Amino acid sequence: MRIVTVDHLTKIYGHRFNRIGALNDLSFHIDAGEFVGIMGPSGAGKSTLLNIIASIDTPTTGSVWVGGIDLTQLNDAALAKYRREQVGFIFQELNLLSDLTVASNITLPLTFVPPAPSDIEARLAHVADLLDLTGLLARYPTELSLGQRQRVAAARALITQPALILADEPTGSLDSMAATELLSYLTKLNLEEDRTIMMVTHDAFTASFCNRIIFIRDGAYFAEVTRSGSRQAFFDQIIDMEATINGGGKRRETPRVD
Ligand SMILES: Nc1ncnc2c1ncn2[C@@H]1O[C@H](COP(=O)(O)OP(=O)(O)OP(=O)(O)O)[C@@H](O)[C@H]1O
Repeated sequence: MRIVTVDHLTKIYGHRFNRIGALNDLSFHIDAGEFVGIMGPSGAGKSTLLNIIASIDTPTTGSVWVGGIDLTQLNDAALAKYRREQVGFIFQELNLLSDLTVASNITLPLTFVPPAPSDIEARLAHVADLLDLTGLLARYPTELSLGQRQRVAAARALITQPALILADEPTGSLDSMAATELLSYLTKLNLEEDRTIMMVTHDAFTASFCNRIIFIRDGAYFAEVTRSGSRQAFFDQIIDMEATINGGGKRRETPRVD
């Protein structure tokens, strides 16, 4: 089942004499259950794309369908409902509220969904268990490590049981151990909870946890690679494609992913 369709998407910022083309006739789709990475050089349009799918930004032309809904046709109220119920966001800016406990931070999105679901406690227990946060629920964000805070942000993104999770550089500020841990949890969400994940990343190691990578350059579709064997082999494919997209030659040596 198709969950995201990006159809001839174009985004131009600025005015007549200062036009910046961020997306240029970009089309692709994502099926339910995929874990897709979006990669490309700096300025390629990755964040613009994610922001449009998140409905934080709007395209100049083209359309985005999520779960059978054309976002470009929704009014403000419908878009707000879409953001609350259909998508979960894991962005680098965590936006955890320091005055609330971990438990309250995680369940906060449910207070915006009237009527509040009757199974809040069960949902909380489930996502806390999934992300290994059960022992931390009574703490406050300042009492956690960055990796733990990032997992709280992931739990908050999941509590509304969204069909689609959007992640923008979710491991960007983490050290490699915490990054690997978070990526393992995202993989678990994808495989065991059947969540569709779309993740923007610069980092080939992070991307190697996905099952498909779409590369964009200058706002347009460039190529994609799909995982078929080991994560190491997929990582090698990603590094090769990065070399190609950056116009360079082949890599000289293969770093290990583990
Ligand atoms: N609000 C804006 N106003 C004008 N130009 C913008 C705006 N947002 C992004 N751009 C431009 O659009 C292009 C795409 O930006 P975007 O942030 O989507 O790229 P990116 O691939 O996410 O880059 P990076 O990897 O460096 O984060 C860039 O040239 C950028 O300068």
